[in-house]
Amino acid sequence: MSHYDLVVIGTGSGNSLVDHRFAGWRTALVEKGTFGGTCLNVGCIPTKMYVHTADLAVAPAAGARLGVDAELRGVRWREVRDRVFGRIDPIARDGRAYRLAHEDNAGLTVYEGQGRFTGHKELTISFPDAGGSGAPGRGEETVTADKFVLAAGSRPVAPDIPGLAESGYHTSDTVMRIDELPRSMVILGSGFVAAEFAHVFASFGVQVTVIARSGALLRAEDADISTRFTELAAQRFDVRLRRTAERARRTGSGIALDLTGPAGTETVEGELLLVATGRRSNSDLLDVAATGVTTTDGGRVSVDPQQRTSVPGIYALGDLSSPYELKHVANHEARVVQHNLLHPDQPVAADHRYVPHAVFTSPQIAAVGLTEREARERGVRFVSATAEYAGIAYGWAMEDTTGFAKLLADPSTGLLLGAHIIGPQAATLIQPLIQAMNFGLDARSMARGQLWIHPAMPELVENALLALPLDA
Ligand SMILES: Cc1cc2nc3c(=O)[nH]c(=O)nc-3n(C[C@H](O)[C@H](O)[C@H](O)COP(=O)(O)OP(=O)(O)OC[C@H]3O[C@@H](n4cnc5c(N)ncnc54)[C@H](O)[C@@H]3O)c2cc1C
Ligand SMILES: NC(=O)c1ccc[n+]([C@@H]2O[C@H](COP(=O)([O-])OP(=O)(O)OC[C@H]3O[C@@H](n4cnc5c(N)ncnc54)[C@H](O)[C@@H]3O)[C@@H](O)[C@H]2O)c1
Repeated sequence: MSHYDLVVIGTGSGNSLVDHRFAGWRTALVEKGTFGGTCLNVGCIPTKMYVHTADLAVAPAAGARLGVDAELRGVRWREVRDRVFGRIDPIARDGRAYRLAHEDNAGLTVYEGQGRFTGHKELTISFPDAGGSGAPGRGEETVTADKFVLAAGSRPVAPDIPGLAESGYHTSDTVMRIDELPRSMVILGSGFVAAEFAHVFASFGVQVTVIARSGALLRAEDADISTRFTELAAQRFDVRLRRTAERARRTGSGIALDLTGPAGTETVEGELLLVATGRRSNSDLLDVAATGVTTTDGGRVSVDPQQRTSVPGIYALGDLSSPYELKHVANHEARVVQHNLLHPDQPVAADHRYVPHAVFTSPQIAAVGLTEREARERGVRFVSATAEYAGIAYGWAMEDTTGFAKLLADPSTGLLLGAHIIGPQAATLIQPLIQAMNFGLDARSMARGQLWIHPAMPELVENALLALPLDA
């Protein structure tokens, strides 16, 4: 049985951990799937490559309002798909080759199999069969280590609906590699994945139906943002709110979902069904309990602020342990774990005070800090202000009539408590607000202490800051 100083499980955010500073350590990396993990292969990166393409596909229609008559003549889906993965797949391949063969990794052993804990700090790795060649597979191998980093991520989950498992539905793992665009698509769920893929596929000409359990799409956003997005989405997609999916079945041309809702029962049908109902931590498949690592009720590995699990020497990061399920959070936690492995006497804590996110749908949405509902629930004193894109010169140029920024601040200090933007380039516009929150810059100083380029889009942020009714 091989023994290591450090074993890292997962090559998503975990892949960056072992670098030249670990020279002299006996290290191993365990990966059951494609090198690079979710973000590179089936998450952030391919989705945003599709979103940018989708934005182009809808640009001609948007131009007509401004007096520019352009025409979308078609979307060459297979070319789009092959361009996206023609860029991404080699990165995954090169990442694997680097770890397997480059001299930088002389002290690192790569295990390409699925790990599961079988005892205290003991991991058994199952290797896949030898590809149907008739040759025996490598079977299993057990390793032990002084230190482990658990970076095994999460996976999409589907609700327990009769008939769903047999229906041939897609998830975000599979839908980006389909061969033909369907004529119609039903999306079950109304979170990040649903909002982004609804935009992508509708822009490419697919008739999209979105099924939400609650009364709004993206309901975790500030209520004003969620309400505005739901109104706009209903103009592009067939949006069914307050619906429960009771049964799924294959039909001659696709998949049907039987729903119950405020008006009784109904059936929606699409050539393709995309299930976008969230993800769960892979802690169960990794059987972290077998090494004594504890989990939360939702199955996430429990960690302290220094990313340490309940077992000394075992750290966890990213989707396996994080409620945020965001790549920038996983990357930050990976840097914290790396530091704490290298400097156990001067450990640092992860900073989760102001975790921002963006939904790359149309219009874009970005947020950081408290929603108005959260501020009320916490009983904090706050004031809020809203500024519209329609109130800035660049907004006039774009003829934007629906976008806005909403800020929440402490009226006595002027410190920002939350920022929410829906509209063009929201993910970019929010960054100075994230900066202000992290560095303790108050709204008045931020608005008045610098010049804002005129007539650029950040004037939206300037206007929202100036509109905050702060104490004198
Ligand atoms: C469609 C989609 C779009 C997204 N878009 C964004 C975005 O725009 N911005 C953003 O911030 N976030 C986005 N995310 C979320 C982001 O992708 C994840 O938060 C991030 O990739 C998590 O990284 P991780 O390292 O924790 O896990 P992963 O990247 O999933 O890495 C885990 C790795 O561990 C391997 N593994 C799992 N179990 C085992 C085992 N037992 N043995 C061996 N190996 C194992 C897996 O194969 C995988 O390679 C998106 C997610 C999805 C699904
Ligand atoms: N731009 C980004 O940063 C980005 C993009 C995509 C995904 N992600 C990450 O990936 C994670 C997964 O995304 P997601 O959209 O699958 O999850 P989500 O948690 O954002 O949304 C899940 C949706 O499914 C619904 N749902 C859950 N169970 C259901 C059921 N039984 N029937 C009907 N609806 C049900 C929920 O109400 C919710 O609307 C997110 O947490 C997010 O952090 C991030």
